[in-house]
Amino acid sequence: MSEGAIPLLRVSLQASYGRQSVLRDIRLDLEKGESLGLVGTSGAGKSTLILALLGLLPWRGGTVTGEVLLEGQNLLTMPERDARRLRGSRIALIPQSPMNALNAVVSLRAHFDEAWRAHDNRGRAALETRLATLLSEVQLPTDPSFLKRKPGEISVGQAQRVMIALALLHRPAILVADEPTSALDPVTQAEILKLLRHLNQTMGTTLLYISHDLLSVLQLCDRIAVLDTGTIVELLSVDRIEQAVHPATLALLNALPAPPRILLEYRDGNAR
Ligand SMILES: Nc1ncnc2c1ncn2[C@@H]1O[C@H](COP(=O)(O)OP(=O)(O)OP(=O)(O)O)[C@@H](O)[C@H]1O
Repeated sequence: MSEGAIPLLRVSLQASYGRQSVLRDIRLDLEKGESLGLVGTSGAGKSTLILALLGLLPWRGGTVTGEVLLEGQNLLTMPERDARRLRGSRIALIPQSPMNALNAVVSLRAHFDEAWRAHDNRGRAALETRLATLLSEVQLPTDPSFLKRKPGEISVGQAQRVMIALALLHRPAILVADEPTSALDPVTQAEILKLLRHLNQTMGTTLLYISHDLLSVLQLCDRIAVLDTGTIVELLSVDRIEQAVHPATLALLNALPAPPRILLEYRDGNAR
């Protein structure tokens, strides 16, 4: 990035619930095309941070101060109507549990119709054009009968691909993925991680990936931020993970099934 240029996302915030301070001096920059993994154990403040940076923390009873500059605009101080316009179109969330996020009584097509109308008034034909490429991008069936199904008629892995497609629908600048594989079996988890890596590496999608699982962060991300009791205690590139010094990072490293350099060799099927 050239000196003085504003990154795609610049976060500088603190957050609390009542008098309980939960996030302190959180500072993050995210460049276009990058994938940043935010990793932390349970209770570290990951969900609070996601809600804070989407401008949604007040809905959970929290307060946030500081800045979330998305393409130079502060999500925390703009009118809620404007923030709502950016959420879903410029910054989009892939949630943890796809089956909870989808509405069981309506078709998949109805989900896409509603998400389309929320940010684009060009109507059905434009949506059809977008879906024609989008469904294959996320490796979902492209025949029209698929979208007639309801969430209960597809697998959980397909449901997570639907959530990813919904998040990508308006070509957002940033995808925020909140533990997107935690509800999935190991094989489907690996497939979804591979898809996210493909979207980042091949399609240039900027990714903020939040997880308690360092292994998945190593498989997916370029940089890692370690969150521990509400503070980012270490921020380093994946290639330098073995130089980590903070006890919270070392504890995560010790829980890995193999040394990181071995795991990184297998990333993208590049094992020699
Ligand atoms: N609505 C709330 N009111 C008060 N305290 C809360 C609220 N939500 C979360 N907390 C507290 O804030 C801290 C951070 O919680 P948060 O849910 O952000 O952690 P997390 O890293 O996402 O954990 P997990 O991985 O278990 O979901 C915890 O101590 C939690 O008890």
